[in-house]
Amino acid sequence: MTKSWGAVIVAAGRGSRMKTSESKQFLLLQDKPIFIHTLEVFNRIPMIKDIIVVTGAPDVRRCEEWIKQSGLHDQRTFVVSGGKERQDSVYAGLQKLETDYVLIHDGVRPFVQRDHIEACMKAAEQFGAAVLAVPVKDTIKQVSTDGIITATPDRSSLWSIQTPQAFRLSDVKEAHKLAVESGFAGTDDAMLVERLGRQVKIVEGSYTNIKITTPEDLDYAAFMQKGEREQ
Ligand SMILES: Nc1ccn([C@@H]2O[C@H](COP(=O)(O)OP(=O)(O)OP(=O)(O)O)[C@@H](O)[C@H]2O)c(=O)n1
Ligand SMILES: C[C@](O)(CO)[C@H](O)COP(=O)(O)O
Repeated sequence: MTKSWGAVIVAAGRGSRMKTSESKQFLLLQDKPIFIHTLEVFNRIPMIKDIIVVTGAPDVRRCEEWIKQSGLHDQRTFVVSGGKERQDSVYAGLQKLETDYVLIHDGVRPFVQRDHIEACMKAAEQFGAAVLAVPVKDTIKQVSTDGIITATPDRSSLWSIQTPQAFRLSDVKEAHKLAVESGFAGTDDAMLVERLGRQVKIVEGSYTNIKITTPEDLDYAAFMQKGEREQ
């Protein structure tokens, strides 16, 4: 039987590292807010039945308006309000879904590729959970608080983790509930599922799937967007 899929796109952050007055997910890239570019990629995948966009409570109306203007307004896209931390926003989005599986994605990763999302979906159906990632290219050091190197982990086993992250909905909801109950804060959703003792499969993605975080990422994003337009 075919499994049903939903997606949670989180776009409720403040973007403090971007240092702009507008929240970074709403900054324009080629006349469209960044989160709309992200949403467009997910919208091209018919297997995804429901898409939940999570944003700050004061931004719900304008997000709905942008979605309408972009022609993405259909029966499967809903906007809900998020929470203080990314984890709270994901949790809020998960409550709105009733599908078998879910993809969780950062609204500020607009360059994710459709084939990589689909590869994650396939791996999650096989392994229960899967995340997009790339092998680290730099040598990574562990450093003490006074700036002295304390260890050099073996690079061959290190991956830089991205989104989407795909899970059985029941597993990730259980993992988030447990995190809330135990006051655990993770930096991604896989961490919470790992705490349940479940295995999470790595799916190799692309270095271009950047999370737009700091001002230089915006220059790179504009460059990438121009390249896509000219293709
Ligand atoms: N309370 C929050 C915090 C973050 N996010 C979302 O999680 C994604 C990744 O987070 P990050 O890049 O850290 O975004 P911000 O928290 O906005 O950035 P900063 O840490 O620089 O303030 C973004 O799409 C962001 O909108 C969210 O939905 N709710
Ligand atoms: C989930 C994530 O995008 C995986 O790389 C990342 O951990 C989010 O981190 P941030 O603390 O919100 O920047």
